[in-house]
Amino acid sequence: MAEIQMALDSLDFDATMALAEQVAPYVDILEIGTPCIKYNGLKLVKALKAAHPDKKILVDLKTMDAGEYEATPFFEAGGDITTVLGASDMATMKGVIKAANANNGEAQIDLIGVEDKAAVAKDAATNGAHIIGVHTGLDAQAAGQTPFEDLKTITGLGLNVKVSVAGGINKDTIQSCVQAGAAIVVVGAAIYGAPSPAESAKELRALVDAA
Ligand SMILES: O=C([C@H](O)CO)[C@H](O)[C@H](O)COP(=O)(O)O
Repeated sequence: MAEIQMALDSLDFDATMALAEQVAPYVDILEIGTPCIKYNGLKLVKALKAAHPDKKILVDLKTMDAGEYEATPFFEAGGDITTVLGASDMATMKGVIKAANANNGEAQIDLIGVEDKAAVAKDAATNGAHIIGVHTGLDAQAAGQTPFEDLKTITGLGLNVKVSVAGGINKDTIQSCVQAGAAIVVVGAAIYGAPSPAESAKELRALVDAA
């Protein structure tokens, strides 16, 4: 069964906690988005985990250097998954993988901006990555890009890792992502931009479970 990850991309601490409360019944992973974690820091990781001990917390650090050093406090604060850029040095990715393993967590390699995504995905999997993230970022989405072809390429490699997909996923595209082999589907704007985030999350849950 595929997991749903809700991307919390507000900067506001209280709004983030309130949105998490609304969508938690319908999602598996609460993601603290990159702008949000930079703005709010470890305090938000601790608060979110305390409020939702039954959910995985993904901290979208998008680490680029000093992998183990940067990721460790976020795992210790209650994060279950942190992200590291596939554009970083393999030593950086290995550092985050080491921090994850030391804390019973998972390291996600984010392929955002990577030219040869298949090569990085294979290398990262060989080095113990837990999740490969196919990701069309918000700025690339604004330029008309989508993650769907890249998702097929990465799941088609048959690597022994979970594949996550992010980038403008909504009710019209979520089932095809699951059918293409995504173990985790990430949704941000389609939930937090909906008139009722809870209703949107509930609808997406039903679609994923039926896919
Ligand atoms: O990871 C994200 C982005 O880089 C900002 O942190 C988003 O959370 C991710 O793209 C999911 O959001 P949507 O694309 O709005 O679904």
